[in-house]
Amino acid sequence: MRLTWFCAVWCRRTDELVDGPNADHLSSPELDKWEERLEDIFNGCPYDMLDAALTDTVYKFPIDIKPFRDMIEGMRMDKRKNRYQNFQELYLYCYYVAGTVGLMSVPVMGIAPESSVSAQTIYNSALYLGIGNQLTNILRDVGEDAMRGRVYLPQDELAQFGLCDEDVFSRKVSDGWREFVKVQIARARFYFQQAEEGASQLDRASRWPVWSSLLLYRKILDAIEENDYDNLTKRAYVGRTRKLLMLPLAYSRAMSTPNLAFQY
Ligand SMILES: CC(C)=CCC/C(C)=C/CC/C(C)=C/CC/C(C)=C/COP(=O)(O)OP(=O)(O)O
Repeated sequence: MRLTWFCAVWCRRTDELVDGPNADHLSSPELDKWEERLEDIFNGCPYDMLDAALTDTVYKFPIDIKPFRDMIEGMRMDKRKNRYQNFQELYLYCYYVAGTVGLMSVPVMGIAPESSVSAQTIYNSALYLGIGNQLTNILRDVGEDAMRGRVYLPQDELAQFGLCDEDVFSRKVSDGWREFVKVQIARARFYFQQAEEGASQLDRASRWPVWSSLLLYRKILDAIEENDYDNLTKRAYVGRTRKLLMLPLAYSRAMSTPNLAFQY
């Protein structure tokens, strides 16, 4: 059943809604229709098989509709906005399109019976993993997004480093750009760090994929560093071997008992 839920959420996100978190190809009426279907799903009236999988999951797990509504709101935001004045605005976007995925996941993944921290802490960690993932995605895709006229970076922070949109569009990796990217990487790492606490409190069966995603997304940040902060002309890439090598480490973190997990 966990699988069907993930099919519902992930297939939607990756195949129908987005190829990367943007809503370029969706019209506002389509998003409104999506929202109607979402309400129907939660009211037990699915429209198709995929909706039915989610209806079934909503019936079996204590899932709140709010993060689903908020995700659609993120798609609306992406349609009307392609600049973010400051991190507060960008954070809101990241919450809508990725933090929500974390919040949707916790009720299905489950919290370990032996967990000693509050549910609030675990939900916050899930939210932060989504934020960290999205910030990393943004940093990886700066060049591609610029080609679509989009800059998912805080404008005020660009300015602090003497940068503006033109620097992004001209794809010139200056020292100022490198310093700017270093700060953005540090911020993404901060959110991953915050996510660790909750990842170790999830139900044992759910921890490995979560730790894998935590470690894997961090490797994308490492890859940006290895490219000497050139995320304008190069796409940071983590090869299959590196991914596979990381799995045992993720497994060992996942299997350590919650309270011991903080000693890593
Ligand atoms: C840590 C705890 C307590 C729970 C885990 C909660 C979870 C599962 C959080 C993960 C949230 C998540 C995976 C958000 C999606 C973020 C994201 C940037 C997805 C990328 O989507 P695409 O843009 O389609 O990916 P690619 O561009 O890499 O193909």
